[in-house]
Amino acid sequence: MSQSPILITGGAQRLGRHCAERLLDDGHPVIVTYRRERETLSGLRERGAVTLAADFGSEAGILDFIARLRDSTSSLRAIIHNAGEWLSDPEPEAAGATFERLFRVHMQAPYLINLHARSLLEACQEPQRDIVHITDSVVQRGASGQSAYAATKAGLESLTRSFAAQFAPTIQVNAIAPGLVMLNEGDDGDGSRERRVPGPGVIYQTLRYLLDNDFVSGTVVPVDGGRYSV
Ligand SMILES: NC(=O)C1=CN([C@@H]2O[C@H](COP(=O)(O)OP(=O)(O)OC[C@H]3O[C@@H](n4cnc5c(N)ncnc54)[C@H](OP(=O)(O)O)[C@@H]3O)[C@@H](O)[C@H]2O)C=CC1
Ligand SMILES: Nc1nc2c(c(=O)[nH]1)N=C([C@H](O)[C@@H](O)CO)CN2
Repeated sequence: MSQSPILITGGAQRLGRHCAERLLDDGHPVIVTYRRERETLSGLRERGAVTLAADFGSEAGILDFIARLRDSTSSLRAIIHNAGEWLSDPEPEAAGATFERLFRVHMQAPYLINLHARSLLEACQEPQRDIVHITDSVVQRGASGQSAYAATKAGLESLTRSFAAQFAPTIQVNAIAPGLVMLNEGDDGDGSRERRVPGPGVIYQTLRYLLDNDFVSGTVVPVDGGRYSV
């Protein structure tokens, strides 16, 4: 039986790319989305990954991607909503545009893709189908200066629970809530020495656990070293 592909949004770099490479290592067909062409995509294509351009900055962009996704596959084993932006709250004059931008990528895109691609997951002939939302451990405590980011990630966390109930029992829906796992260029974390920044492997370990367990749905798994979840 041929395997259905796993879709990862924002798979051209960092966490998404790491998970895409690891899923290919584990023998899964993979579809990744990207906004701009780059060298890493060539490497993924050489390994057989399908790459689809997608800009979730507008409803039209999301729906355009969904149409091309449905043209590219007749089923899906899983959808990993990894795409996201880490934006600080700007000056009030620009705050509306920032909030809308984060709402689109963190909430509207997962919402519309899940609803429109449900039939692709249902068409999967494998015993398990999964949706995984990548949220953020910051949801538990809020984020001074990144309130729009935290609020839209909280919305994605809520969508996890709603879709888990709505899609049961044929599709499992869970979230992974990372703490700081990969630094950005020029970002030294909070400067404290004891704060370990583990890299993307801890996220793939958690994704692997969810994909391999057919009795887990509606959960949010914090991956933050216990920093904010205990
Ligand atoms: N890094 C960390 O320590 C943490 C990460 N997370 C979450 O984990 C996920 C991955 O993190 P990380 O790898 O650092 O993320 P990145 O900042 O590298 O962004 C991931 C991808 O999201 C895509 N993306 C962003 N906005 C849009 C959009 N409007 N439409 C389509 N694609 C978009 C980008 O695609 P492209 O590059 O092609 O433009 C990018 O490659 C994110 O959701 C993030 O919020 C949560 C907590 C901590
Ligand atoms: N889309 C992104 N989301 C987040 C990032 C990132 O780099 N891209 N980084 C974090 C870190 O936890 C933050 O502390 C700064 O690196 C949160 N979300």
